[in-house]
Amino acid sequence: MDKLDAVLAAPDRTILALDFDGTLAPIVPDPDRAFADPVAIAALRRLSPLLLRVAVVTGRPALKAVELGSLAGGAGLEHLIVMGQYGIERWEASSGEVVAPALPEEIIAVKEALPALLAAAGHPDAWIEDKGRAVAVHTRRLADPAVAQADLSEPVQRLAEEHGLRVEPGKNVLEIRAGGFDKGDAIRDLVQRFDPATVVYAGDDLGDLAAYDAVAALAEEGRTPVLVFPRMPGEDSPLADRADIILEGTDGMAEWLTVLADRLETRRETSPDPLES
Ligand SMILES: O=P(O)(O)OC[C@H]1O[C@H](O[C@H]2O[C@H](CO)[C@@H](O)[C@H](O)[C@H]2O)[C@H](O)[C@@H](O)[C@@H]1O
Repeated sequence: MDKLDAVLAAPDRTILALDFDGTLAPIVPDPDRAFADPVAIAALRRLSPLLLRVAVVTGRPALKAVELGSLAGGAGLEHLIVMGQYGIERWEASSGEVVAPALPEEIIAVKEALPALLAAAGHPDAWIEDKGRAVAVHTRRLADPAVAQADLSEPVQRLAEEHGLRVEPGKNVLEIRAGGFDKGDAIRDLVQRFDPATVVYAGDDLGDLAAYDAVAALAEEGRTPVLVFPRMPGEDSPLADRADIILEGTDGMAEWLTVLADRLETRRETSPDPLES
C-alpha cells in the first residue's frame, strides 16, 4: 500500500471517490439486480468518518445507486455524496435530495425511436434501460453481446447525433445521453468544494477514463492522485496502463477498502492524543 502513504498521513485531507458498477457492485446480467458488495459498503461506513469525503461517481441515476448500494441511512455514511448520471445529478446523504438540471427534451424522441432501431439492426431483444435523462441499450443478455454491441454501435451513434446527444460506450452497453459533462467534471467539482490534498479514484469502465484524467491532472496542483482499477479476470482495458493499483475485481476492491479502514483505524488508535501534553 505504498502509494497510500499520502492517505495514511492525512486522511482528513483525502477524498475517496468510487464508481458503482464493476467497482462497488459486481457486474451481473440484470442491471436492476446489481447490488453493492456488503463488505465494500461496510468498509465505506468505517472509512467515511475518517476521510475528508467519500463519493460515489456513477453513470447510474443517483437514486438508483443509493438504492442498489443501500447507501441511505445507517451509521458512517452521513456525509456521503453520490454524483449520478456521470456527475450531472448530485445526491447528498445529509439532505437526501437530488440536485439536477431539467431533463434534456431530446431524450424523449430517442426513447421512442429505439425499439424500431434495434429491430432494424437485427437485435430486437437488446434490453433498453430508461435512465430518465438518458437511455442505455444493453447487449449482455444476448447470444453474442460483443457482436450485438458492434452491430448497434453505428445506428445508435447516428440516432444520438440526430438529436444532438452523445453516446457513452461501456461494458456491453451503449448509452445515449446529453453531452457537456462527464466524470472528470464530477471530480473537479469535488476538488473545488473540498480542497483535498489527495484524491483516490477507483473505476473499471470507459466512462471512468475522464475521471482518471481529472485525478491524474491534480498532480500539477501539488495534490496526490491515486488511481485504482478493479479488473475482472482476463479483462483488457485502457485503465490498466493508467492505474497505480490493480485489484482482483470487486472482491479485491472490497478487501482493499477493508484493509485501508483497518490501517486508518489502527493509526488513529496509536497516534498520540494532541490534547495530552
Ligand atoms: O459508472 P458505473 O457506476 O460503472 O455505471 C455504468 C453503467 O453500469 C450499468 O451497466 C453495467 O453494469 C450492469 C450490472 O452489472 C451490467 O449488466 C452491464 O452490462 C454493465 O454495462 C448500468 O446499467 C448503466 O446504466 C451504467 O451507466
